[in-house]
Amino acid sequence: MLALPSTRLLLLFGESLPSSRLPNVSRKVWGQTSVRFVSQLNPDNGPLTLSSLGFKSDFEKTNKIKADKIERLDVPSEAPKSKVRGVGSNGIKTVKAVGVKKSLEIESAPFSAKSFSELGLPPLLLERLDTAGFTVPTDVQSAAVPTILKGHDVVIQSYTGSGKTLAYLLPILSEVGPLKKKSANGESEFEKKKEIDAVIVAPSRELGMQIVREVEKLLGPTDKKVVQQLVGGANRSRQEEALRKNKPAIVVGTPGRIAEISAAGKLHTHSCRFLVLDEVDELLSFNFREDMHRILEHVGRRSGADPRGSIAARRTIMVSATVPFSVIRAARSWGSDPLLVQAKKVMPLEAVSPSGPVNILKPTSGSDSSMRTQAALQSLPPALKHYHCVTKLQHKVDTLRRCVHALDAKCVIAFMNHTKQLKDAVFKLEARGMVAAELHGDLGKLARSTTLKKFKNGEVRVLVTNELSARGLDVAECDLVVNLDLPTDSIHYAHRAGRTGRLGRKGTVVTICEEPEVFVVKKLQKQLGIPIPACEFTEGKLNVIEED
Ligand SMILES: Nc1ncnc2c1ncn2[C@@H]1O[C@H](COP(=O)(O)OP(=O)(O)OP(=O)(O)O)[C@@H](O)[C@H]1O
Repeated sequence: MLALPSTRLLLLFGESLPSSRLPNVSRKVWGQTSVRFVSQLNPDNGPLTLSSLGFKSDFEKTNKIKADKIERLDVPSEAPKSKVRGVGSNGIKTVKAVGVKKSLEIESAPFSAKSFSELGLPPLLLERLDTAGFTVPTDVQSAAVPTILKGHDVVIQSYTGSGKTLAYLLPILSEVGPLKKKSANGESEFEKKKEIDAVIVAPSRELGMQIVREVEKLLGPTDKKVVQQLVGGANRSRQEEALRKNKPAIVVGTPGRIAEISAAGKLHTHSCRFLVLDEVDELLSFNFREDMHRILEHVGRRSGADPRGSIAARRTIMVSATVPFSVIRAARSWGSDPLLVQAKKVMPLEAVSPSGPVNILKPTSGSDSSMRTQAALQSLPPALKHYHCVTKLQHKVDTLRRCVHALDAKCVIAFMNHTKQLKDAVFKLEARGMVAAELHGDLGKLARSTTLKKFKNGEVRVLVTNELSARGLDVAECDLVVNLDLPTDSIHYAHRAGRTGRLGRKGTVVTICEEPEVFVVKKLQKQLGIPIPACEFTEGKLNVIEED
């Protein structure tokens, strides 16, 4: 536990400006900034630091190395395809043509700690991380892992593609399953038991399966059965049979299926030690209300609730790129003194007010919509480029095709709002010789996973989908996101946009809209604090239109 009362402390690691708002040049400066601790509410008390949490902070020591690294990573390995200045053929003043590189290099890696070994992880887990190719923790992992290992309930917020999944999986695998820390007598005492130790809830099957694969990657082939998927759409009796036979320590699933199996008495979670709610703001939505209620009541023992014999309280971990105040409020009631963990900042939830849930620099009026706007800030990767292109409704798909060619994009996700139009768009693209596929909830589980596999393999160039794919979907190669229909709000824009530019890679987001919809783009621009300039696709290039 903390030596100091957590509610009175605020810690800032390095620059407090949200990284997603920083242009390239500033990020370099940010990389070189020395560590800054700010005790906002009570300067007499020491700050909440990694060392106060019981871990050594090597941030200052590694600053030089880190700055060098960021410096190196910021240099593009290839010159931009073309740069044009002047007046376009139609009289519109164009300032720039943008090309996307074929191979996506990591342009601005969000790493801060030098190695995973600084985070207090067990040796076996460190080995597996190395084998899986994970060598340096991201900022949010550096902040979250020690905090969770110290026993805190947390809300983890950082931008899309910044590695939040490992940020919670690593502390879980440190304490649960075959990779966990050895006991005092040096024995690793993993034994199969009936009770589940960790429950991870995600709002979609695709995201659930993706998390399972991430856990399996670390467990390795021999221990794969330590994790069990409980996603909807899959055969329930087979899942129950696997639970009985394999006695997994970790289950990952969708709310409906977990609640169903739990209600049937086939999921033993009374002594569960970790409850993770991935995409927590989505899980709080009305659709999941009943299932989430069951899960929160039946998984482990809530800290602060009446003790049930000798059962230790569960740790509740809530995760999303967008954290509206409703999540903060819920987290306060579900956890005990939960902390808000961001890439370079750990602060008590008590210090978060409705007027500034995740961005202490920009207070808002506190209305519901402004809180949602606040939640969308800091959710976008810094390297993303955003544009909008005005066209007629009947030309949208053709504009998409020209956009893909202009940017030479290889792996494109196009978002639409209605299934019928989505199918039509796929048909039109295919008719024009572009390999496209549809992905939406009306498809069966097998069709969905086959399509996704083909998209990840590069067999499909354009995936036309709906909100189903907006959250969590991780396809590193995705270099372009296109909104063929407008997202409902800035939070939806942020999650859609976050399918590209994963882990510091380059990515472009183009919103194709009709003239009367431009005011919505302007609003998004304002709410997200990012420029979304107008562009057009002429002569095989993306040309930015200068505003008067
Ligand atoms: N330390 C690391 N080193 C290299 N790759 C990493 C590291 N941590 C995570 N990754 C990879 O980065 C990608 C993005 O991670 P992840 O899906 O966890 O992001 P996220 O923050 O949860 O995104 P979203 O908000 O969109 O769900 C994944 O492919 C993951 O395997």
